[in-house]
Amino acid sequence: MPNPFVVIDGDFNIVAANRSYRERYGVESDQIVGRKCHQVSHHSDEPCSHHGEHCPLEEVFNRRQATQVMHIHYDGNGREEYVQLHASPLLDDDGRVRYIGETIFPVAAPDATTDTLLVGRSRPLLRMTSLLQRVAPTQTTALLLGESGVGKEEVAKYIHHYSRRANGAFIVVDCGALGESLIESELFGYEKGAFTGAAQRKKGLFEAANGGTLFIDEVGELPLPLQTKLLRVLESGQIRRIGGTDYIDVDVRIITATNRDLQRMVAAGEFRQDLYYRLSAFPVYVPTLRERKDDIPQLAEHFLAGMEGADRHLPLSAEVIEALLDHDYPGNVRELRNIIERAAILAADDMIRPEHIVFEDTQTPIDTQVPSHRTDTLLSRRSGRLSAQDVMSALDRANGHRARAAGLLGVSERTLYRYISKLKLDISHPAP
Ligand SMILES: Nc1ncnc2c1ncn2[C@@H]1O[C@H](COP(=O)(O)OP(=O)(O)OP(=O)(O)O)[C@@H](O)[C@H]1O
Repeated sequence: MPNPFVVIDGDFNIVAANRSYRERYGVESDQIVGRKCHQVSHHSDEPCSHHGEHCPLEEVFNRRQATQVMHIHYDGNGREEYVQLHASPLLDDDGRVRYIGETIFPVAAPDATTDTLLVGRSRPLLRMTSLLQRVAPTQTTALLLGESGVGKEEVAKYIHHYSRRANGAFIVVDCGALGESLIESELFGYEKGAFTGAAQRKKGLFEAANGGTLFIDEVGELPLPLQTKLLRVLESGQIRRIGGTDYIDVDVRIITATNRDLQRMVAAGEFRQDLYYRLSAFPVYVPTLRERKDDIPQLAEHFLAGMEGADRHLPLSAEVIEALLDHDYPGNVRELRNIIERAAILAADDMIRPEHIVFEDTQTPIDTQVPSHRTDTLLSRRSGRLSAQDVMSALDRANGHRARAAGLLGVSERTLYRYISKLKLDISHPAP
């Protein structure tokens, strides 16, 4: 059975639809022919572009070129579905665009997991999702570019989820959080006795990710000798454990991410050019939250929904949403999540009001009615950026237990490691 296909004229009128379309959407031709595509698919009286969406019809008519875009349509039962649209020009005898032909590829409905991976439906987010849908089923190495906190790891998980490796492992390694020797032993593993302290043979993350995906975050921090080793793995599909002699086959898809300008690093001799070309086969720019402010309400409610007392806080009032929209979020989605957590704590048993929305630049003094230790730390957290003092005092309170310290700071253990490394902290506490 072919994919659903519709023909649309330059005034958004549906001219024809194939049988697959009619069957899938449960309509007869006379119910849709002559109606506007935006009415049928979006239940809207205006073209999609009036709502900031990418309109394939306008693009094909203006540029005479085929295009692909991800949209959310209504299916025959009035339910929303994600579709990938391939639109191409249908020309008349004089070579002018007369109609567009639109093939519809329904994308597996985002289940609870994927839906929470990439919350939002702004135009920049849908444009990126459209790229992700194309790259996910391939073996291509994707390079995710974007500021800290935009959600690069979520994007990597999304690619994994929609790939043929979805049932395999998704493993993350953060080069920004580990020193050179640790990254090497983490990635490649080691044989017993390879170095002092290597009391047991240990498999590395390449082996752990066999059959799955390895997400290498902050790849720009990878030291040059390890860049060489990574390139070798990419070229040969084999690794060798530290201290080992045998080569081991690994079948791993690599996704990398960085918030640094790798091209500039290549020019400065800090990043291998050959590795750069290899990794950047499919670059994906992950938009900042400022570029997709339309997603703020949905994201805010998504974060609240996962918290205790969600019923009390949802839905957010218009005033709170307005307050949230009135900020630029240099720390991106991570910062928004922190602000929401903080607001929920400040609101305590009440509903969230605008005064509970506290941004970095307008930090109000800590409300003394909120005695929790955790609140205290959350309030001192600067929109996702912790000071050396914050980290040290949390470690101190947690008696050096890093997972517990991370909990006190409201960050993941991995993020805590990143801070320890970035702030060059001397942690003399014994590791638990
Ligand atoms: N579209 C999204 N939907 C839901 N949650 C998101 C989305 N984008 C980001 N987040 C959340 O924001 C936080 C930061 O995301 P993530 O760690 O993926 O960012 P990052 O770009 O990898 O940051 P860094 O470069 O600092 O590693 C996480 O809690 C993540 O779950």
